[in-house]
Amino acid sequence: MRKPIIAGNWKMFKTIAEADSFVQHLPVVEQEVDVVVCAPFTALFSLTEPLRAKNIALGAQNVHWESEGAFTGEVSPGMLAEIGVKYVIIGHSERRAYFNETDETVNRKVRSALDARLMPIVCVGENLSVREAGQTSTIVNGQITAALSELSAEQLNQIVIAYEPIWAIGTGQTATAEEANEVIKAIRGCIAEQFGSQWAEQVRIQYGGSVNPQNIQGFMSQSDIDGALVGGASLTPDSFIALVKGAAE
Ligand SMILES: O=C(CO)COP(=O)(O)O
Repeated sequence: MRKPIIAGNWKMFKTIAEADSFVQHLPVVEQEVDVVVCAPFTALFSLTEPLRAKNIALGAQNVHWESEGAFTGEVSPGMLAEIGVKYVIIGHSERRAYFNETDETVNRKVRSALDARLMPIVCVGENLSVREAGQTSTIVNGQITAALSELSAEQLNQIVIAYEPIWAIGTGQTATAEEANEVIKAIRGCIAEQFGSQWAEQVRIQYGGSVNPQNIQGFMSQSDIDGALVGGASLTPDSFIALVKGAAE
């Protein structure tokens, strides 16, 4: 039985004051769902204690693969772990599109994050032309194989995967729950080929892309979807609380 996981990806939104106010409006989260807030770097430290009090895990949105060094502007896995970060988004399509993230850097980041005991939320997804060419699973499974390269099967327990079709992000256009489930099933099949089906069955895989309180239950009712990675609808407390409730039902 895989425990549902709802993660908010705030992207480049919220000052420290706005982040603190958001958390004050949240109730204590029940145990049956893992809830994560992935905040901008500047707000992380001040959120550690308030989120802990609400039973919500702290997440970052990026990390470097080296533990230290002359890498101006970067933050290491150990630096995140030190301030109480538990999860880190790696390979989001916005980073792949605008910041030169590649399958290779995703894999390096995943391995370093795991070494620092962070849990990577590894993002994969296809663009519209790939979808229209019927190549979705080929592309997505290629991203998965690269991201998980050189990992041990045991390390899969420390990883969350987020399937986010690029054309569904911030557009209000979602994959249907059935379409998303099909791609996620194929991802699980790909992991099974690499690591064995008993391990693949344990990996939690989220859907992301225009998830909101109205459509969350449709995704959660699918056989292989274990949660959601949510952008826009994670930015207000009411909507975020509704998403968590939707995932628990
Ligand atoms: O990119 C996303 C989460 O990482 C999805 O964003 P939206 O929920 O705003 O479509």
